[in-house]
Amino acid sequence: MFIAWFNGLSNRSLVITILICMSLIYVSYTFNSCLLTSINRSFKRNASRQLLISTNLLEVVANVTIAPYSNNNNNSFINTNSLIGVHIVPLSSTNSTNNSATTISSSSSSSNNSTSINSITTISAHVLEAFAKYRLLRQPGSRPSRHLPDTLIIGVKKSGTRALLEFIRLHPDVRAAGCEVHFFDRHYQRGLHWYRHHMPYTIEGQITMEKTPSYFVTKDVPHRVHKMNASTKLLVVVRDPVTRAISDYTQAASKKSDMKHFEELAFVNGSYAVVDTNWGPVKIGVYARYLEKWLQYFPLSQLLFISGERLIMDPAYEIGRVQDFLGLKRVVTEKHFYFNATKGFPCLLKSEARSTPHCLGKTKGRNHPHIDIAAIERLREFYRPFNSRFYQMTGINFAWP
Ligand SMILES: Nc1ncnc2c1ncn2[C@@H]1O[C@H](COP(=O)(O)OS(=O)(=O)O)[C@@H](OP(=O)(O)O)[C@H]1O
Repeated sequence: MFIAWFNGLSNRSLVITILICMSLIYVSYTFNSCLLTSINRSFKRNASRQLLISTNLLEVVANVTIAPYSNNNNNSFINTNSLIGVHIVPLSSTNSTNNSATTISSSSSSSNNSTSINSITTISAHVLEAFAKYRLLRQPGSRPSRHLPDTLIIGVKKSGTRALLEFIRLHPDVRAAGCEVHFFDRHYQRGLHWYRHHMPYTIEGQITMEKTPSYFVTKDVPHRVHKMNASTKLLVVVRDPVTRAISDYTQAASKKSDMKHFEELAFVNGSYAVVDTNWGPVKIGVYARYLEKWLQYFPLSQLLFISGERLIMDPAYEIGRVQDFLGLKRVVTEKHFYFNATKGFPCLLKSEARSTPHCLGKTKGRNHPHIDIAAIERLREFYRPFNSRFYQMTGINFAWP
């Protein structure tokens, strides 16, 4: 019986001991796992906080560029409090932070109300570019705005004015109105405010340009341009007046199917004896006559004459002269051009609008109709004295036949 009692007692103790042990194990496990979870959470929180700070920093730097580097405490730390309320303005659609270019290391000691970053933050080249752009745009006077032109391509019609404009606007410091505005000859009554509205946006240091070839031959234009700005620089492309007249005629004929022949229009009474100086394509070629009017308002030094022939043969040379005249660095060079044998004209490797090689449109470089050689000779004879006068006035011998 004693043995039986003893057996029963030891069994009970054993059970109790086991139960106590199990309880202890359970309590210890629970405690440890809580401890582990807590440590883990705390670790994670710290890590994500760190990450959050770096991300915010990048976003703010990328978008606002206030450059919140605070050296107030002679420590290199970033005070995120100073960023609260900053309006984030996106500068660019892509905010990629790849292509790391520069590393900003901000190690540091922290201080009150400031978050110290003990990490290395990497900023991309793109972000730095946005920085520079923003700073530029924020500089007083550097906000893009429209200005009246400083330079005009005033003519001459059908001499290569479009080519000149397209070539010179490759320069980053030149901005031009895309189409002919015709302010001084057709829309003058609308006022300068209207004119300025047709100009492109520019920033400080950029030249505003416009080309309307009819300005050269319109009576009131020299006076009006002078009234707007007596320092306006004037570019004049000129071409052998005979080929210019044929080009002018070709353009008109392309719009009118029943146009008379060139020879019928250029001469009076069907013979080549009398040149019809009232016919527009002939009249415009008497350059000396129109130049006289311009020189009543502007000194010769404010005009630059560009050879339409050389603009085709050697565009880089003529564009070099134009850049010098406008006080621009020679940025547009022969590297920008190639000769397109099919078109028979120089074309652009790339431009502001397109990054692939391209030529001027179909209306530039048209095939001219055959003109009787006797008519051409007679016109050459007619222009010769006027050309000589023009060479004298400009001091340039254009060597037209
Ligand atoms: N690179 C290049 N490509 C094409 N055409 C060129 C070029 N350079 C000068 N030219 C000559 O420009 C002539 C047209 O002159 P404009 O642009 O002044 O014409 S317009 O007055 O604006 O209508 C145009 O006249 P046509 O040949 O009669 O069409 C061309 O001879």
